Amino acid sequence: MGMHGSKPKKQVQVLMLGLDGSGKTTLLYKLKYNESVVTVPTVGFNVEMLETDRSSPGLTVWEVGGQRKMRPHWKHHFLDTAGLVFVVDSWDVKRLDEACKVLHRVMRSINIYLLTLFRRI
Ligand SMILES: Nc1nc2c(ncn2[C@@H]2O[C@H](COP(=O)(O)OP(=O)(O)OP(=O)(O)O)[C@@H](O)[C@H]2O)c(=O)[nH]1
Ligand SMILES: [Mg+2]
Repeated sequence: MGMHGSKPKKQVQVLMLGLDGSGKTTLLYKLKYNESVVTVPTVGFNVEMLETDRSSPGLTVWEVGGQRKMRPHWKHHFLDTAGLVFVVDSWDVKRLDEACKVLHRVMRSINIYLLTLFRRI
């Protein structure tokens, strides 16, 4: 009776943050579809579930817009988050200082695993 092994997989929430234009949406859809997509600045958020192998929990990745007016919304995603990916455009040297300050502010508010990604090759 019932379907063995059909138990829903555990999902872990991952939050993807960074300055506007740092490359979050691009990375999210690259991870999801392995495709480079044309993006527009994210107003609100994008959320995608990523496939993982059977023994690992699934990853639900939330990308929240990075424009200044969007940043006050970031905190609404902190509670359920297991890990943070903070994306930095390493070519945008003029904004590295701003990225650093914004990351510090986030890390003062949450205590989670952090992965900082410097994008652009
Ligand atoms: N050369 C290069 N361009 C990139 C890369 N990642 C993103 N871009 C470009 O940078 C621009 C902004 O990318 P998005 O992914 O929309 O940035 P975002 O962080 O989601 O921005 P917000 O949603 O406003 O916070 C787009 O024109 C992308 O094509 C990269 O790795 N290399
Ligand atoms: Mg975006």
